[in-house]
Amino acid sequence: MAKKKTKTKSKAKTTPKFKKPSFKLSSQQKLIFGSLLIILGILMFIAFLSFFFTGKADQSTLSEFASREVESQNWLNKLGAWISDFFINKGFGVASFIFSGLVFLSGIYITLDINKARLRRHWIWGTLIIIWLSVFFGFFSHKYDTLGGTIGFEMNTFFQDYIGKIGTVLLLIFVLITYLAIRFGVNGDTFVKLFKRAKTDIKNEINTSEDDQTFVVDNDLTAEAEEIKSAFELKVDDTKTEKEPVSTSQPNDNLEPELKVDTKTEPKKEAELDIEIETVEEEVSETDNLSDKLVEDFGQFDPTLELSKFQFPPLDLLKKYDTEGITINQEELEENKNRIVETLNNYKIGIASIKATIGPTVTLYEIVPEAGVRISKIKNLEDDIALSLSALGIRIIAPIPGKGTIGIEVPNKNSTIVSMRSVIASQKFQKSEMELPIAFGKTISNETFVVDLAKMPHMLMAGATGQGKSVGLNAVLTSLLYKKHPAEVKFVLVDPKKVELTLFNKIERHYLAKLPDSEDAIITDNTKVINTLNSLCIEMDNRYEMLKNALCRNLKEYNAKFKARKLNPNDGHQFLPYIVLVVDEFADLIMTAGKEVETPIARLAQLARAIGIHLIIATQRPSVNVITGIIKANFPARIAFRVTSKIDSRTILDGSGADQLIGRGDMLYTQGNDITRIQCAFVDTPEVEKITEFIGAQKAYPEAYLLPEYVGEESGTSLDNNIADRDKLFREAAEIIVTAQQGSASLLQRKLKLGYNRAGRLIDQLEAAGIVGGFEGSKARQVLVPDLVALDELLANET
Ligand SMILES: Nc1ncnc2c1ncn2[C@@H]1O[C@H](COP(=O)(O)OP(=O)(O)OP(=O)(O)O)[C@@H](O)[C@H]1O
Repeated sequence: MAKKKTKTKSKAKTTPKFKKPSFKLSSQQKLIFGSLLIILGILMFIAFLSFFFTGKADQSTLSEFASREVESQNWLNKLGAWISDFFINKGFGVASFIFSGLVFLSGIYITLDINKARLRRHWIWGTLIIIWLSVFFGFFSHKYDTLGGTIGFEMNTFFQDYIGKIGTVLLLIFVLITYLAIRFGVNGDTFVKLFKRAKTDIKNEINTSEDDQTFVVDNDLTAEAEEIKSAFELKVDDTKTEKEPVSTSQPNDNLEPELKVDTKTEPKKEAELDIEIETVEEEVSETDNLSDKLVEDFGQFDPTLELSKFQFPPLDLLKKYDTEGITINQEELEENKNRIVETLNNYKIGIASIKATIGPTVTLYEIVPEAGVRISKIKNLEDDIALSLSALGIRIIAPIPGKGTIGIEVPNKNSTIVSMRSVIASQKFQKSEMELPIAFGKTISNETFVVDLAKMPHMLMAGATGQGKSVGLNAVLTSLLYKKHPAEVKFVLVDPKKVELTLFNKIERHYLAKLPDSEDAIITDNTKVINTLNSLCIEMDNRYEMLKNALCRNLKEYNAKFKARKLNPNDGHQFLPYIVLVVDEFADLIMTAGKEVETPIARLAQLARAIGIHLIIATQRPSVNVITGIIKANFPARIAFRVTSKIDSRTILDGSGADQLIGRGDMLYTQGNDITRIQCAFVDTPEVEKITEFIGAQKAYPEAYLLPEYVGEESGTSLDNNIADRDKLFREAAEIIVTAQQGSASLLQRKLKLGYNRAGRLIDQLEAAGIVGGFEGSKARQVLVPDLVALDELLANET
């Protein structure tokens, strides 16, 4: 118990020392501060090194630090002499070199902005090693010696006064064991094994060799632990050779500390029982241990590392608009209020109170009717109220959900533009922790409206021509470009109109995904759309397979596991970016390709949410033959810009309202029950151009993100062994199958990122070539070629 208490106390003492300062440094400040530390580390090292040559001569000059006449021999003159005297003589002796290393390392970490947690660990362990080494060396020094420094010497005399020399040695050994146990996971067993083996090795060596030989000890420790261990052994050897020549009695001397360590295992066991942490560790699986070690050594996997210098576009690329910001026109408000009250009074509807909320394009008048007034009566008067207010786009919400009031939305005479800049700059967007945050615009109460595409999980967008669909799509893409690194999200863009999304060509190698053999990443040809959609289905199946193997339920969990290095890339695991499929002009696609497009879209919409594929589909014509029941059922998030008829509004929103919008980005958003009126943020083509240019000018991946290959069903091949007709991946496939000794199409699908059809054809061709056996039902086919050499021979003989 007492032990525990002291332990917790010492922890409490150490933690505040290494607490991070709360202020944040800018990248320039990091560079300046980091390089200062690097230089300081180097200077300390030079001064310390010089101390061993010039330290004695400089002793006399130390007291005259301020005098300019007195010169020091130290390579860094007086400052060097003073620092090295302070650290080595008065401080920790030779162990002070570690200080210079730690300062240097801190500089590197700060300059390159690397994981600070590791740096903290280096400092904690480094300081402990320094103290241990100074006490260790202090043990051998008889005066204030440079080996252990004053601190090392004083601590030694302190210990020796109370527990004697033997006690001090045992204490040092105990601290060393504790260090090895905590830092490298060494346990009692390892020590017993280690010394037993060492013992037998020594015995063997004594028997076989006549000469002095240092003993080599095998063990299961990690390389780092081995280094430390061997350093320890060398010291034992050094002392041994100093004292007397090696004889048969020598190893026996060495065995003494071993025996001491053996007996020491008893108190150690007690400690284990006290804490019981060891038992918990044993329950953790091997991969967890390995991944923890990997994370400790290398930090979490960072998907952004390949483009670590990537810079997000600055806000300045987006334009400020003059007509931004709401101006309240008191007269207009009064006028509208009076008219509403008057009109309703004409129909004998009394009003208890009225309140106005001013938005960027519309003002919401919230009315509390007098008791006994039926809501349907007000709703029926919609057109009459609109007429008397002589304004377009009046929408009556009766009642406003959750409020018990009736809302009348009246367009402002002077609508204001909601700039993309203002929504991107908003705290709500900047601080959002969403997976795929989209800043759509501002609500009627002038709040920035941010939603998570990953939660939607798919979105349908409709609106008559010229009402703001393309601007809406650009707003979605811009939001993601401002928030997501190229490693985290990829776009598949389908643009039958050929002009709307072409600007995004510039970021092909950063953000776009495409089919392996296609030239352009942006798909404008309807037949290619079918291939791409099917390819996305294959990607979806592959991802599900990977998630299944990793025992994860969704992409977020999978990626978190991968980042924690719990999934082995050699097993086909990789960091999976989100994929956002954007289809502009869906009606056109459905008209030309019909079922061929509808089926994969419906499949993706039904299943792709968990594996991070999200669809955004926009259409001018929201008629029922375009937005079919099956598609509608799987697109819970809908956006309606102004449409021309109530029927269209019903198709998209399952209710009227979209026909009463005023256009120019005025839109309704629903993700289930509630409908929210939003003024879509405006982002103009030149702004998008600037953003894509900014990103496009930066270092990119070698090519766009490749989707799995899809070959249409109809292009099947015969089973004959015609070499000329073979798939171009035939050889690669053969090598994979022979190396894995497993004749399965799904293996090829995974390794070569192929569709099922092509993988199946490859298997057929491999069968025809005699590389795999015949079809065996659910079992994988037999592989008839034992190794790659035999495969080379077989293929060479064919030609
Ligand atoms: N959020 C907005 N704020 C202000 N004006 C807008 C907004 N959205 C669109 N507009 C105006 O409406 C015009 C047409 O918008 P957009 O090109 O997005 O329409 P569209 O629905 O895509 O048309 P089409 O289907 O013919 O391509 C824009 O040029 C712009 O002037």
